[in-house]
Amino acid sequence: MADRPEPARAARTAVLGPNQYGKAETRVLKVTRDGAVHHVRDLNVSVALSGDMDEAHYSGSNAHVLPTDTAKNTVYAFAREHGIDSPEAFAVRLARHFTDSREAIRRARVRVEEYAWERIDVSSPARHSFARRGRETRVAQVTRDGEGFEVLGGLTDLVVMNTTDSEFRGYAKDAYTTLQEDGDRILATEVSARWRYGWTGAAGAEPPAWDASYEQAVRHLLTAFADTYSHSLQQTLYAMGARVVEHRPEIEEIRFSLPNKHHFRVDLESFGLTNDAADGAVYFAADRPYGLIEATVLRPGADARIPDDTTTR
Ligand SMILES: O=c1[nH]c(=O)c2[nH]c(=O)[nH]c2[nH]1
Repeated sequence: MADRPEPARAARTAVLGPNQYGKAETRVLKVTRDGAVHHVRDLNVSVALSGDMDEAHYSGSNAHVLPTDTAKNTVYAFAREHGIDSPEAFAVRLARHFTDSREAIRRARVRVEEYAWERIDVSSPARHSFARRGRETRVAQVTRDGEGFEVLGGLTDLVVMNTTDSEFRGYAKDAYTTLQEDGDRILATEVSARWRYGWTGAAGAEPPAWDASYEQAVRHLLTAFADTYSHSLQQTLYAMGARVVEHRPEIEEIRFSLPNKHHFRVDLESFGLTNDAADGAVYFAADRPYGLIEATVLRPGADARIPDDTTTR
């Protein structure tokens, strides 16, 4: 092997900044058999490690570099050895393993997407046949560093619509404003949300029941979307977040990124047709551009820690 030159630190003209590495998008399907009845969990797992990796970049020393291939293998081995109880529990287990197993790894971030399958219950008996449930993708992100765990739950791609009880009026206007006030419009969005759990892995603190917490958080944000008479998507966003924080004590903050999927009433006057919301209108579903409404809703006293770009499109 050729000698590698060791650049002297003082002579460096460029300095390494923040860095991380790992294996992205390891797809793992775990089947659990309960007699003839099967259960599945289908995940996409991305691991990012950081710590004492300066020499890997400066001199090419791989002494501290646990291969990304090993990260992938660990995902598969852990799924087999420990099963997958929930995306959050699986990510906590992996993050703990990477940071505990090697001193050079000081921080591990594990991101998980879960694709949901539901039983095909027309088959009889419904034991091992599943159809992919298309509604939303569940996401989890666990970061472990010297201070403990940070667990984010959430979802993407949850498309929802209210066909009335939504208006947008009384907004600021200037020389460029052409938008007409609308007292009965469609409100549609594709919810992307991340929520942060209060649990940090402190000794003696029981982790939340992750699956139940996820289901209830989704139920609350959907209930608020459906039940809120909307003056704007901003107000609806707050109502959704407030309902989650009020009903789920294990959740400290929730951040939303909500594209306003505009639906405009088509002008049918030239054809002698009216097109009023009140008697069932026809809308043009616009693709781009879209309004993008983003905000965090917090439990009073909580810190806003979910980064801006976690949910941003
Ligand atoms: O709910 C809305 N919020 C806005 O800020 C906005 N702006 C706009 O043009 N339409 C809407 N709708």
